[in-house]
Amino acid sequence: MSPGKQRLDESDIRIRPNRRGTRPRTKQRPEHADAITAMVTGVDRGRYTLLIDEGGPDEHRAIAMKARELGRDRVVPGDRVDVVGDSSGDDGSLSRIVRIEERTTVLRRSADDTDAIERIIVANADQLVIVTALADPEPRTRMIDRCVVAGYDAGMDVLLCLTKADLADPTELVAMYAPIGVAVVVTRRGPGGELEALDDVRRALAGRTSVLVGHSGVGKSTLVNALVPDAFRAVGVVNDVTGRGRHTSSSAIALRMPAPEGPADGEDRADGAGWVIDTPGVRSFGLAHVKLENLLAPFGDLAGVAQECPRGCTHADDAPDCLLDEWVAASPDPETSAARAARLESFRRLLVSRAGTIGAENTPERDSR
Ligand SMILES: Nc1nc2c(ncn2[C@@H]2O[C@H](COP(=O)(O)OP(=O)(O)OP(=O)(O)O)[C@@H](O)[C@H]2O)c(=O)[nH]1
Ligand SMILES: [Zn+2]
Repeated sequence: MSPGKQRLDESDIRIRPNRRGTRPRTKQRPEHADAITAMVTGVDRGRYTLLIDEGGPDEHRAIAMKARELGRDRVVPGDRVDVVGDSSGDDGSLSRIVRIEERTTVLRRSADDTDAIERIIVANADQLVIVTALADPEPRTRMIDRCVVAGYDAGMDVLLCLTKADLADPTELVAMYAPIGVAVVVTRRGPGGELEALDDVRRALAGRTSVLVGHSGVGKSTLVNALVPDAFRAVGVVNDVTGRGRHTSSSAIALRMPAPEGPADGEDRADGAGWVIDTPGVRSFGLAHVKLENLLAPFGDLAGVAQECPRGCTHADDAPDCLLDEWVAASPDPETSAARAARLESFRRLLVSRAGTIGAENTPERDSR
């Protein structure tokens, strides 16, 4: 488990079990012994949409409210929760969320004008998908970098999804992110108007819970609609006139993507279906507390070297005696030297993007590309 997954958050305080023993909490709360587990797929004005018995014979949706005992703890899409009460999903039924299960990951958005603290917006996602158009709107690499940092800090894999390759060549951006270990998929609109290379995206999402982020206009809705047919209809956010789905709610929403045909990418994925969590209007992520080691972790080669750095080394460009510079200088041949320099430069770019730029996305930015 990466350090990012262990970080406490506002609700950990309540769900930390075993204060009074080693038995699971359910047993200590007989009044909730009948609680059932559900996944939170959406949140709207204090009402939570749940999926109960996912993949089972009794799978259905239900609506819930938060039990008072949870206080101000936030419940977000992706959360696994225990519910009591009427979870039949019948018209007018309402159940109560009484517990939030421990989260494997959390994604936060940064503090902003309306809110002084970093809020959790999605729980339990294992992959962050940064949707970026290659043109119209122009890619903003600083925003991409910040998203990469947020994903790595949260202990997620990062996938860069470059859209609109019919409008601009992806080569440069692909080359820019390859040294960082970010997987890249590229989509485009074909002559017939339909999206191409969707299977690559499906394979990259299969069997995982992926949270999609991206600026307005990059083609995120187009992508989600193509990946998850009828998805927005299932959660009731379809434009009555066009019949086309689009994200209107102010919070994230979890959509289930059908399993792609053919084998899934990577290792053991028993179930090729995936969860796609769409986030609306997330402008920046909470990067205020990103730990250096979380950022280093995905850079295995650098992390090994940096361990030997002087105590308190920031590993930044201007850090005195940072061994990462020596590591590049000590390359056995020019090819290795170029590769190491690219890695180090990329890592330092992320370091910089982490620092002191909260809310920077709200103002026009100068691109570092
Ligand atoms: N040329 C081209 N246009 C695309 C592609 N994908 C989406 N678009 C167009 O880009 C525009 C924006 O797409 P949306 O899917 O609405 O973008 P979005 O990211 O969801 O934007 P918001 O809904 O504002 O958050 C639409 O006019 C799409 O038709 C693509 O691959 N190529
Ligand atoms: Zn160093």
